[in-house]
Amino acid sequence: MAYIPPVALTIAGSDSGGGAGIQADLRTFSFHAVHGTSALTCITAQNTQGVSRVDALAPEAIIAQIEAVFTDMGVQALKTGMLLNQPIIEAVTDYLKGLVDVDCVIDPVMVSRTGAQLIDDNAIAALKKLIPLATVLTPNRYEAEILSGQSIKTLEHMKTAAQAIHGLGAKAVIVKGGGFDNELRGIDVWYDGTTLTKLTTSCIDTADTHGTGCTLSAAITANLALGHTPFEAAKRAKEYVTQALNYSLRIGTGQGPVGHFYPLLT
Ligand SMILES: Nc1ncnc2c1ncn2[C@@H]1O[C@H](COP(=O)(O)OP(=O)(O)O)[C@@H](O)[C@H]1O
Ligand SMILES: Cc1ncc(COP(=O)(O)OP(=O)(O)O)c(N)n1
Repeated sequence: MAYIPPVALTIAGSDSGGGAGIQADLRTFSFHAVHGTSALTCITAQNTQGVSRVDALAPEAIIAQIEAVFTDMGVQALKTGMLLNQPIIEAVTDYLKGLVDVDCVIDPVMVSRTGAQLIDDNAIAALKKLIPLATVLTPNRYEAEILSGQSIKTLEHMKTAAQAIHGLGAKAVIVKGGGFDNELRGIDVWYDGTTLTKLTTSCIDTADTHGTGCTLSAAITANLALGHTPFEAAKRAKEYVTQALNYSLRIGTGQGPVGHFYPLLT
């Protein structure tokens, strides 16, 4: 019997170490039984310790990949990850503006947990023009500081930052708390213009957190493709990343990746 699966697209970079980027996104889509498609933006030489080199693809090559997917398949939801530079961000923004009925999760990837800068300095202004297309925008603590122009040290700061960033035009914003080293680690703040609330799961005591941000945004995308509302998709994604962190993988000498297929890891 022919099965028609939901389809999701990730527009993101490659992580040679397999923990973040397009590799994490496609594993997350697969876990949710969503067919994963991809448009590669750049190639990072990366492992659990950091990023040693980045090579960008030409904007035309990226748009060709997106177009190949959209002209042939019905895509219910997409996410953007590492977009790297201004020409890539502008080309992707122009393409996404023309889409109808596709939920867009924008992960404004700028800095990795290992401290690697993942976007050119002059690309941040361009990224702000992509934000109004977001069904859900998922900045981490440091990205939220850049986008809101305020320092974030407390839960109250996370809330005011989420409200300020919502003003940039996203339908909903999640300020993620994984970058804290206190009880806020693992608490996220959701704001959609009406509801301001915490997304709380248990805090997992592990250093192997590589790829959590990519995994969360990909899981939101998969759940949107499955037909859930943005808030329900965010809650389910938060549960998923927490389980994957619970079974994170001790690989490499730095921060290992999360266990995307945790039910198999017993
Ligand atoms: N130690 C942890 N325990 C529970 N949840 C965590 C932990 N670290 C990160 N998370 C969750 O992982 C997701 C990604 O957040 P974060 O790590 O801040 O993003 P990024 O990888 O983009 O820096 C968020 O839902 C966050 O709450
Ligand atoms: C290719 C690539 N894309 C995105 C990231 C950032 O990943 P993230 O999930 O935010 O996790 P950390 O890198 O902070 O662990 C990346 N590193 N590489």
